Amino acid sequence: MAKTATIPDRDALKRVGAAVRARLEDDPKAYKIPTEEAEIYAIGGFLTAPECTRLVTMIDVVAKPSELYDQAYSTGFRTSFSGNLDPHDPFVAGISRRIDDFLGIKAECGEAIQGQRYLPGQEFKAHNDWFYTDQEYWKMERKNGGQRSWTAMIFLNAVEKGGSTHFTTLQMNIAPQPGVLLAWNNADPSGVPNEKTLHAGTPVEEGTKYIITKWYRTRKWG
Ligand SMILES: O=C(O)CCC(=O)C(=O)O
Ligand SMILES: [Fe+2]
Repeated sequence: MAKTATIPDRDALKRVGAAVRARLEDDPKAYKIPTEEAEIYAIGGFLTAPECTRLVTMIDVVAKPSELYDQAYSTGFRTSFSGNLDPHDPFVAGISRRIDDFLGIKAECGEAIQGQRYLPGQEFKAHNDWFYTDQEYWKMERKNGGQRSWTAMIFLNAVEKGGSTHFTTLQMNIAPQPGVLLAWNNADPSGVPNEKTLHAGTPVEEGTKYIITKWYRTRKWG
């Protein structure tokens, strides 16, 4: 894309980036992963052990082969099982609100929480969570709330071997630890989608990995 091309939702990405940054910098529990290339924060003990266990059970109920915007399950790019948790379930709604509150993003911008399960050999290859606005799917996503701003992801269990979240360009690996929330800005401070947020769910080697993810849009989702 030419440098002069308009970047969809850039002002909003810049604004929400700054607001969330200020909030997290002010939160003594939020730990900023040391890199200048992206804004990634971790917070331990975001969910309790019983909350994690309850979510794991819920994921087992909804999990189906994961879908992607532009690739079928059969391509092997994302081989986990996943499904959206019922936003009307009071327990799920409570967790969702806590994530909104932690980031300080309007609830209406948040997508439904997605649960994901990876068995041995399953993975989510390196990708960006932000949308490629030159792709066909963008026509729909543009009206569905627009570009993704922040991602919040929570590990629900420890994995015997493998299954870390790997920021491939930044060469940072985060091993699953139950209750730990990871949040990152998918854009840079100027509001441009950040290529350096490229990340993968590396293959689980032993055990099962469960996570929940909540992606935020710049505008009202849906
Ligand atoms: O499984 C992981 O560690 C990464 C998941 C992920 O990239 C996502 O949910 O967008
Ligand atoms: Fe992702």
